[in-house]
Amino acid sequence: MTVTHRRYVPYSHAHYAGSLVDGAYALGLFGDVATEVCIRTDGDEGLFAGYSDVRFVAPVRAGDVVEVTARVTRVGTRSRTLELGCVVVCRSRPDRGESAAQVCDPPIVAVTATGTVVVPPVP
Ligand SMILES: C[C@H](N)CC(=O)SCCNC(=O)CCNC(=O)[C@H](O)C(C)(C)COP(=O)(O)OP(=O)(O)OC[C@H]1O[C@@H](n2cnc3c(N)ncnc32)[C@H](O)[C@@H]1OP(=O)(O)O
Repeated sequence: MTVTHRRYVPYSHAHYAGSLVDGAYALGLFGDVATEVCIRTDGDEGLFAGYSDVRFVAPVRAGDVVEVTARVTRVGTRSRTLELGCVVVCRSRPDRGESAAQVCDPPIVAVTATGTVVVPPVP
């Protein structure tokens, strides 16, 4: 089971020099995509129990279009382990003009993680 979300990163989320967004932004997106995984697999939004690994490989910037993916790699009794990824698929080109932007081909791997969600027991 794999779920993918796409999101434009608004300029209101720029937090650091170079219009970088904070690392927690990607974790929020992981929570949303993991929620859809839980809905599809277990009919419940589930709860994030923890991350065993998070890597910030490249910056995410305001003006990016990001694709966030969650793939179920292990199914326990109530826990489900997810492989998570956030890649940048479009990026602004301010050097070419205020609103110029381009498709990133190939996409830029920005954040990877392994996480565990927990769903309620089957009644
Ligand atoms: C995806 C969400 N919709 C979006 C979010 O981000 S939710 C926001 C952040 N998360 C929370 O606020 C959750 C707060 N935590 C809790 O409510 C609880 O700790 C929990 C529900 C996550 C777990 O509590 P509990 O039900 O008492 O757990 P257990 O009975 O001990 O274990 C059940 C299974 O879960 C595995 N597990 C528990 N904790 C962890 C952990 N930190 N890391 C990895 N796995 C964990 C445990 O091994 C059990 O697995 P199996 O059922 O045997 O497969």
